[in-house]
Amino acid sequence: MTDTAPLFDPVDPPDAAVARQARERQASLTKPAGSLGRLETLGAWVASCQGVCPPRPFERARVVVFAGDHGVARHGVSAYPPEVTAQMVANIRAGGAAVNALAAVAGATVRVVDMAVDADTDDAVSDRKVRRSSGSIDREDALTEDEVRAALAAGKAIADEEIDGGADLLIAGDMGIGNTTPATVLIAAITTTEPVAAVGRGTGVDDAGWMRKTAAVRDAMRRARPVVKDPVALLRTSGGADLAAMTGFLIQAAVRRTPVVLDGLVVSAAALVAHDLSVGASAWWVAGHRSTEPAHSLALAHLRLEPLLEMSMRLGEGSGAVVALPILSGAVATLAEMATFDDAGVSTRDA
Ligand SMILES: Cc1cc2ncn([C@H]3O[C@H](COP(=O)(O)O)[C@@H](O)[C@H]3O)c2cc1C
Ligand SMILES: O=C(O)c1cccnc1
Repeated sequence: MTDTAPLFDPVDPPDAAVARQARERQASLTKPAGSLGRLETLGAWVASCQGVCPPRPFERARVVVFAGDHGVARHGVSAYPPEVTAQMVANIRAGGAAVNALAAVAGATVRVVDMAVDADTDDAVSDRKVRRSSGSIDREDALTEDEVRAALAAGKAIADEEIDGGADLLIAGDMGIGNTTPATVLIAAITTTEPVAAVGRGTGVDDAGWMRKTAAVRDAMRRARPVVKDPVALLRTSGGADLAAMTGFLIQAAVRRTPVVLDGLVVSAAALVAHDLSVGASAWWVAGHRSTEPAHSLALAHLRLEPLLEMSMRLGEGSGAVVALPILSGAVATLAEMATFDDAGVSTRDA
């Protein structure tokens, strides 16, 4: 096994006593018991993450889009050419992507971190530059072990920066042409699933593209199988700098007691690896939505997470998580702001 002990501190669970307090408070609010359904569980979860009941409204929900280039994208596994990654990074920075429009509605702000280049803006930290493009995982390793460690550390540092900057809810997003291929490999390898049952259409590959992609996933899984129990080695053979950075980001959010809304296939692949690397981290995550990608459902089942939404989305960028964010804000608002039966002078139920 690769030694990862020094990289991340241990994760504590959300505060169970506060969760209990939240459930008691739910029972005192002016509504039939249990009538807000999952909003009640979600509100209690946020309170237990914040360690306070009533919970506070989110003041700085932050989306960090991790961008990276994937060598396998040169081999016909995507419907779009690899240069779209850098073009979309510029588009997200300019505010023109789906995630920008959706984040504005949800009251979140968006940062994009390109793992492949020295960023030209406020993320211009040269140690974030891990690698221009990952290796083509069907025939070579995605990264070296040092690059995996550098990317994990970069994701960790980005989570720290965001939380130190006041972020009280984090969302990871992805941008990288070809990235549904490594994401599918990671999930299928960890859940021991046949490629045909895991591979989806990504950006919309045609039947011939799906067959090329499935063959690439099969070949990559053959290379991944011997290291499936070793998360760092698995990111080396089958990941990418963006996926490894997301993994570090998701773990560090949990270490820093900050709730996370997971997005679709790509972020959930990183979450599966993070789950193997850090005991208890998944208690700090909620699943925003179920993407149409079959491997996403495999990942959610493995993590035992029930998504908040099914909108037939298959975009990435953090978009599905951002669409789910107002549900979480609603869970907080009802728990924090509703009157109690006593305060409002409303009669409680008959015995
Ligand atoms: C214009 C455009 C915007 C996107 N935003 C997210 N993705 C998503 O699609 C890509 C993954 O699918 P595949 O593995 O099939 O390439 C990633 O870039 C992902 O972020 C996009 C893709 C495109 C083309
Ligand atoms: O579910 C996702 O994250 C996804 C699906 C298709 C393309 N990119 C991302």
